[in-house]
Amino acid sequence: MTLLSVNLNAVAQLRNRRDLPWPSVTGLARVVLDAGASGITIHPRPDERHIRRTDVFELAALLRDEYPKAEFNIEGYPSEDFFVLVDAVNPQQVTLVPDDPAQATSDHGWDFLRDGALLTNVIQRLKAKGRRISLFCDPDAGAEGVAIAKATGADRVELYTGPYGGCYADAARGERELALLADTTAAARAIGLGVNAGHDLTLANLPAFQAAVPGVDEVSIGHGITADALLLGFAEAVRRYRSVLET
Ligand SMILES: CC(=O)[C@@H](O)[C@H](O)COP(=O)(O)O
Ligand SMILES: NCC(=O)COP(=O)(O)O
Repeated sequence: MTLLSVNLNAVAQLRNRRDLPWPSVTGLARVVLDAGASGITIHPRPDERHIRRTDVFELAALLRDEYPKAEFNIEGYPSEDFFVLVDAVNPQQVTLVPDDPAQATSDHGWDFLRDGALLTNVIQRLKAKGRRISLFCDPDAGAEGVAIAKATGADRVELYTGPYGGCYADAARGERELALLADTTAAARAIGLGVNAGHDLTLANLPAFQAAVPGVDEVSIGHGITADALLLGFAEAVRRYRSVLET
């Protein structure tokens, strides 16, 4: 079964339109966890355009005190500020993403050949407290890419599904993206790496992904599920995503 971690960046971005505390990031974390999500993902960015430092601490306290079985997944570039934040709240999973601070959203995985040594150092430091480390990974990383990812000490890769998500109007290209994702997943699993996936997954494209890419441990979904929640409410949206992931 593939677990669902709900990314709350979009909720925080909506809240930040005003200097007011709603929609509440922790309030909606409760709603999605009560509806069966297995965890919460955030990707705090240095400009705090959505998730703020204060959100990170409030979510950490909520999960620790009220949902001790839920997974807290923090994504980001391994800067000194990121290390300090991660050390302060100690999430169960850290997903390292090669974004520069000005980037609008994540749009590529790590260049494992170039960044292997950097990642090895960073992962040694981050794993000290027993956290799971996942590395954002291009869909075409293949056996060569995931072998380097494994050698860095990472526990999992997170497949970047943005190119697949962008194929909503081009079924043939979507099939090609799914084949790449399936090959890289199989290569990762063959060497004992876990596999997560995320970016631009939606209720519409998740069933084909789930059918074509077996062996994914967890998906993190934010933008699409928030869009669906505007129509359905977050609890119903979580239930519908979960029912796809449980097939
Ligand atoms: C790594 C990944 O794919 C997501 O975390 C994505 O980066 C979300 O970030 P934004 O919400 O800032 O677009
Ligand atoms: N890691 C991907 C993620 O957390 C959510 O990405 P998106 O669904 O907001 O594109």
